[in-house]
Amino acid sequence: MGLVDQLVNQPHYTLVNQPRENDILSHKELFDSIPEEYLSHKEKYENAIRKTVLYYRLMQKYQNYKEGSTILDETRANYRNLVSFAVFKDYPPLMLHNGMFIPAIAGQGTPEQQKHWLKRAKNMEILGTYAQTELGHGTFIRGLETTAEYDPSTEEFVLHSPTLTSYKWWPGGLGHTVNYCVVMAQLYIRGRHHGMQPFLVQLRDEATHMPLPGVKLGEIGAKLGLSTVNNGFLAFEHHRIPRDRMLMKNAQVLKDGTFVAGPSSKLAYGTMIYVRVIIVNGMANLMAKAATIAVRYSAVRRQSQIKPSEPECQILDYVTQQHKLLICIATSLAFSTCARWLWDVYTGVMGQMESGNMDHLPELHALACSLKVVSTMDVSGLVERCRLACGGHGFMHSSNLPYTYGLATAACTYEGENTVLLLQTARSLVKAWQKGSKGKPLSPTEAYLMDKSPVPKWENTLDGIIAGFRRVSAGKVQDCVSKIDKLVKMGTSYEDAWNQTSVRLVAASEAHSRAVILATFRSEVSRAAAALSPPLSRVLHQLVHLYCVYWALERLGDLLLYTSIAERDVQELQQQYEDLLQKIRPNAVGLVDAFDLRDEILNSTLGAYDGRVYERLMEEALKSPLNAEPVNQSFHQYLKPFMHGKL
Ligand SMILES: CC/C=C\C/C=C\C/C=C\CCCC(=O)SCCNC(=O)CCNC(=O)[C@H](O)C(C)(C)COP(=O)(O)OP(=O)(O)OC[C@H]1O[C@@H](n2cnc3c(N)ncnc32)[C@H](O)[C@@H]1OP(=O)(O)O
Ligand SMILES: Cc1cc2nc3c(=O)[nH]c(=O)nc-3n(C[C@H](O)[C@H](O)[C@H](O)COP(=O)(O)OP(=O)(O)OC[C@H]3O[C@@H](n4cnc5c(N)ncnc54)[C@H](O)[C@@H]3O)c2cc1C
Repeated sequence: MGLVDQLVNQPHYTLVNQPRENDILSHKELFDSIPEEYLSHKEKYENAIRKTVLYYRLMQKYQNYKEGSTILDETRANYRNLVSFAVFKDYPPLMLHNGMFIPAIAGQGTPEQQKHWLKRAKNMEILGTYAQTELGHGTFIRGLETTAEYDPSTEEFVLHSPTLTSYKWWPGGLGHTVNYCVVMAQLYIRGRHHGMQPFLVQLRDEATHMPLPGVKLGEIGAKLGLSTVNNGFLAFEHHRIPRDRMLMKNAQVLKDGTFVAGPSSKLAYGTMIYVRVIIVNGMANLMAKAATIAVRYSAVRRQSQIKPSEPECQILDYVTQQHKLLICIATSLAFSTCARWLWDVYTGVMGQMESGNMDHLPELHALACSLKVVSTMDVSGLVERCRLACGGHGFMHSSNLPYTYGLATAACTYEGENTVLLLQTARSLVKAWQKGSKGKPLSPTEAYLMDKSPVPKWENTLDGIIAGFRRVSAGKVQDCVSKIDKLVKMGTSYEDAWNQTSVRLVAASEAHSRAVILATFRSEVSRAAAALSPPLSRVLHQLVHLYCVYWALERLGDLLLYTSIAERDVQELQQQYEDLLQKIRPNAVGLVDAFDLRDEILNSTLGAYDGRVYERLMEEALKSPLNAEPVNQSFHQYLKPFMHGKL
């Protein structure tokens, strides 16, 4: 869905809070009578499953979400994720079924495997997840210990978990929900290792749901958030599966045990790239949700006076509040724009790879890593900022900001821990630098690294800021390369030199990501704005401007080091920023309304369209089970004897 749709006219929804007949959200049975935070761990899970079943049936009905629909359709996935916010405050137990199980089969399976398994998975006759991480290894997947040994005599793979640390640990839905999963395991044939490969494994009996013999399963326990995702553990005891259960689109094992390597061993990592790309859009959605809640609340909430003679003002009129929140609106738009752009890059590269051209895979990998990191890092920080901006009421679960923070911060770790992914992008940048220094051409998003022109005079314009960020990134990459070279010349191994430079490498990688995001946001909005009314186009440009100036001010130290920015420019930038806050303030509520998130999706006492914040807070408070009786039994059992000195 494009930026224009995001802002003015999403086809899936009527405008804010006008419920439709025959709308999935008109099904009241999808909603909780007791807020889920009051349920026990077990009740939360059981309730989530009850809603899941209903929810997916309704999705099939309203979206024709069945065989024939494509899971890799970004718009459809976006719609599903948004609607699911109304039903699940945390993510649903089948999140991984759609998010990774189906994409793994689609990306790793042969046409025959896809025909058979995708049909069953999309019809939800089987439910699955993606089991890669183990108790002992998440990041370093070459260190995974689960083995899949091929037995040519029976044409089977024998899956085995040799140690405690080899237990699969974390997969969503694995605990008690799914009956199949894609397992990433080390392939061995006649004692020879052939790398990590994907296997489609049945875990539970399709009729009784009992774990199959040789399969140990359970749930990993309570977590900071995502409490209904049912993350689980899994171990195999010499569990046999037929040969055709290895997903063999890339590498293959023939009946006689011959291993046929794929075009690149990294193709087995393909599902991770897909999810990293999708996450950027997911973060834009979470940001839109938190910004809507906090901005609407800030328009309702009145606290203190700006001038003693005046009534208490809307807290949104405090410039400090605008500073906290307007960047959140801009950030959601920046990431939805970049997500759309990244999706186009992704589908383009996938298309090229179908015809055997792998040239752009490294650039896609570097981009997916860096955008996943910056979107999750910024959004988790800004969601927390929205929560704090709502004062005490933001601390309530009923505001839905704590849950939203849990969803955002989890993404800093899953699908590749953020530091680790920044180091992947850094690896690409250092290689690009070395390549460019030898006069070789670079990929489009890294080509600016080789700009050897003298540092130009600083300009306080969008072009100037974007050029400045590129200078920062190039300068930091150059520093890293110099430090590594120096250490290596002194006799340090390349790997140790890399580790000793890694704080700088992470910073260089982040700077590069920021340069890409600023440039993409700016150019994509300019492109889209041509089709918009002048007032809408003006507001959008103000948001782009705000975003660029905000990040310039956040990264002043870097700009001072690597560009010609001077004190006077900084003062002017600060003034530009404050002027933009003032200009955008009157449109703040309109802008979050344009995210078009219905009340059910916001699921928040503070963010509802009608602004009845206090009434909703009281209504929700009264749902607390403690309010069901005027005197709790603990008074008689403990407090009374305690106060009378009898306890
Ligand atoms: C908001 C949410 C919305 C939607 C999401 C929906 C559902 C999902 C939600 C949550 C589920 C979360 C599920 C998970 O977490 S699944 C587990 C994910 N695990 C990871 O991401 C592990 C992270 N680790 C790695 O990716 C790798 O191990 C590594 C860090 C990249 C290192 O691998 P290694 O084999 O050791 O590689 P290197 O030696 O460092 O590099 C070798 C070479 O390969 C290149 N490379 C690495 N990865 C890829 C890739 N994916 N594709 C292409 N190329 C890759 C790397 O750049 C290097 O290249 P050189 O040319 O430099 O040699
Ligand atoms: C909510 C949630 C859901 C998840 N769902 C799934 C799922 O469905 N399926 C699945 O398979 N997995 C899943 N995971 C696992 C997830 O992918 C891993 O947790 C993640 O990849 C990080 O790995 P780790 O936990 O081993 O962290 P570690 O790698 O142990 O990281 C710990 C610290 O070590 C640092 N570190 C590690 N390696 C390096 C390095 N090379 N250089 C510098 N620093 C390093 C990290 O930066 C970090 O600070 C999930 C995790 C979470 C939190």
